[in-house]
Amino acid sequence: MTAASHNPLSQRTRIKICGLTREQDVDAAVQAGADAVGFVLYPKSPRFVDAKRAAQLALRLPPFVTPVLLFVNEPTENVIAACEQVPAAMLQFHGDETPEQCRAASGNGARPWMRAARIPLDAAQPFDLIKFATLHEQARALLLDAHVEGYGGGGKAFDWSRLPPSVNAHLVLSGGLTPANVTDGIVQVRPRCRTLAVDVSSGVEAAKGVKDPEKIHQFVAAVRAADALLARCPNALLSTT
Ligand SMILES: O=C(O)c1ccccc1NCC(=O)[C@H](O)[C@H](O)COP(=O)(O)O
Repeated sequence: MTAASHNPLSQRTRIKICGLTREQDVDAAVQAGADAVGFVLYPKSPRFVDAKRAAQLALRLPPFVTPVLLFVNEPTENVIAACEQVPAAMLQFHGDETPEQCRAASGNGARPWMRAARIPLDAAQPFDLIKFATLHEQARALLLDAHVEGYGGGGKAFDWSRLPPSVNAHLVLSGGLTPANVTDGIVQVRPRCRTLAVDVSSGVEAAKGVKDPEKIHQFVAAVRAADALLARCPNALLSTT
């Protein structure tokens, strides 16, 4: 399927809530309607959980809510060992991993994985998303995040208008999303890709690693409002592209 053949209006935007460390936050994300929850297995992150803790938290997920294990430059053997503890997980590689390293760590495709593309906040810095997508063509999805210190979870948004008019990939828009800006992000980015999901961490937190259930519900409501807007007003797609 090419990017031109899909109908962006008919989609439901999927939602990933990332950086969960507590049972009550997993429950709040599920109750709000999240499609996926992310566990950060990067020890330098303030949202770090180890594989055993991620497995405990993932047990609270109902069917059809996907656990995502997030790594930054983690040795392949550690990724494989973590996957044994969370068998249903999707993988997210958020460091400087090469496509070959991602493929090996995913068990040569035995497990779905997505690749984070960290896009410079400085518009003067070139970033070729099409080239990046081609390099990582075996990724299930590309997660577009702002290039921040510490690799991710920075609460900063990149300039969405910098994205190419069409990317033949499943995209996950991330980086600085909040209940206040996610509608605009969906309207701007959805026409440019095959399918779109949104991913949020800081924007639904009371503190790093501590989610605010009210902000989670507000975020999900804003995504649903964007979906309803695009279903009613196709021109909303045209006015920003
Ligand atoms: O969340 C972290 O602490 C983190 C640390 C290192 C690498 C990636 C990390 N998070 C990855 C995510 O998928 C976040 O949801 C994404 O960066 C967006 O975060 P935010 O801008 O805080 O919403």
